[in-house]
Amino acid sequence: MASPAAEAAADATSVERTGQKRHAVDETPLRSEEAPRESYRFKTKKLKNRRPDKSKILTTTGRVEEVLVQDVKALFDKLNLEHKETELPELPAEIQVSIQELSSTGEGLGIQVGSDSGHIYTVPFTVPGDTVKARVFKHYIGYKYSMADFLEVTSPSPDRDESLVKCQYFATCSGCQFQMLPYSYQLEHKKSIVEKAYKNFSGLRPEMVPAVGDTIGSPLEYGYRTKLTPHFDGPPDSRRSDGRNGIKRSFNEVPPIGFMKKGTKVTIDIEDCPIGTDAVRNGNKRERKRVADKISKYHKGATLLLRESTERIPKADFEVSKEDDADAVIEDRGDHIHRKTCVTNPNDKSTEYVDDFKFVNPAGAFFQNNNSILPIFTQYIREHIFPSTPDHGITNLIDAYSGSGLFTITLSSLFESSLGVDISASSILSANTNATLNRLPESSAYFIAADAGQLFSAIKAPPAKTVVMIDPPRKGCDEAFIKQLIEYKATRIVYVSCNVHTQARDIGVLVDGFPGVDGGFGPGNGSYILESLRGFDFFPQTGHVESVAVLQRKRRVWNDQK
Ligand SMILES: C[S@@+](CC[C@H](N)C(=O)[O-])C[C@H]1O[C@@H](n2cnc3c(N)ncnc32)[C@H](O)[C@@H]1O
Repeated sequence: MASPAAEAAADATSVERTGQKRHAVDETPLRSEEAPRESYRFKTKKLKNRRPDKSKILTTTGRVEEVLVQDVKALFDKLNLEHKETELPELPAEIQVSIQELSSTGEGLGIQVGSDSGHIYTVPFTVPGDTVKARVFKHYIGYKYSMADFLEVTSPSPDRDESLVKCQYFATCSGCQFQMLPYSYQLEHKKSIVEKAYKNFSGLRPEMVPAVGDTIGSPLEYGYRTKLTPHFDGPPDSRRSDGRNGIKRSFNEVPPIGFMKKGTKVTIDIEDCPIGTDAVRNGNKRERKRVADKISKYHKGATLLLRESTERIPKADFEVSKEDDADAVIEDRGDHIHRKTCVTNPNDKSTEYVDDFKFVNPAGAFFQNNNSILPIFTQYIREHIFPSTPDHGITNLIDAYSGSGLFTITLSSLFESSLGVDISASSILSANTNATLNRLPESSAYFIAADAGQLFSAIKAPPAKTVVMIDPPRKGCDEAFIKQLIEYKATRIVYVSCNVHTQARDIGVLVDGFPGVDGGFGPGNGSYILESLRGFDFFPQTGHVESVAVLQRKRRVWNDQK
């Protein structure tokens, strides 16, 4: 789920207005029911480098505040606004906002009705075309925008459809942003996120970026999340009394167990979350009851794990046992049954099927969270892993950032040899188990625990016959990795990302080049062409998009792939 800690922006020049008095520092008074907001500070210097500074190579961080500032600037230019900071309302202020755009961070961006301040307001849970009442809580005068809480819709956009909302906590909980939007609208918006990411963060000339493909949707728009992690905070004062001073605080009542209230660090009680799978939702009920029954034993806050696990049983062998766990969800899958349960101990195993591939991992370990889209997603990768020319000669796969082997294993049959690499030794342990479960001998799928940045010096596979898959964490690749990847000269690269902004940054370097390597840095000087780009919606109802970029090494120039 999107962390509310990443939901907002700030800068060192932010100014609070209380009457005519200005403060050079953030002195937002706490709202009575809330803990302090996140410290939204970030380095002004970085923001001033709006175009990636290629002398530093990878400057974009991909954080929400960086992304938001670009969207605000674009809207400011589009509306041809003239900024008048003297016209800004005193805080806190309830104002009417006319929403103009949806930002890549999921908030609506709008202007105050009846004001000519030329200032932009970010309001969550809104749609372009809405007019809403919002409470402004923070000005970022230097960036010409302010943040506001959503209060109510005054006049709805024709695109808003409240009948689509399936969760009673929507517009309070920080998890989902788009339940009021038709799914086709969400997918279109996610395509625009990919487009804007490459415009704002790749540094590439527009002609170097192919038309972004339509976003591939999730077969399940609700009930798709195979993992949720609700939490509860400790008893009042528990932070100051961790037991070391002999005082153990206890709960007087069951605390709220759930997710953060949007824009705050306050946990709200969430009885049920409809984006979870049925097994996960059953697990949530059971865990909430377990915590409530044993609340006297807790002295601190905790995070609960809810991870779906699937048992595949041939239909002929399946018989509902009288003692069967009432929480189990039974799905008819043709010649077999899927019996789905919820695992709550992070060290217990959870099993997942992607088509007929089987993956067994510790329940607390990373695995993609939307099983329904994985067959489509892995098929797309299979269809794009090779160039369209039949004589490509590619026989080897390197799956950097392999985790427990999702791509190595689902692609392995296409290659003579596949190598998965991950920095986490426990993921590699699982990857080896998964290779065995899928009957892949070491000669066809091999895994090593290593830092991807150190990988290529040890690789023997001939680069002209090798495709490299990349699926790094949100922060993207680091410079050591990108430099080595370029020097290695793999013939093709498929880059999967859960943060399209850092992906755009990294691909900008693969296409425009790395200073001092090969043809050096300059527009189009790099050794790769960005062949295709497309978003996948792993997280319907939220502002997130996963993207897949495919790069092909240029045939010309280096003459070095022998
Ligand atoms: C987004 S996950 C992708 C995992 C896998 N591709 C999947 O889909 O299940 C990113 C993975 O990168 C790994 N990782 C992070 N930093 C790394 C590094 N420097 N070198 C190698 N792997 C790294 C993490 O352990 C994690 O498994």
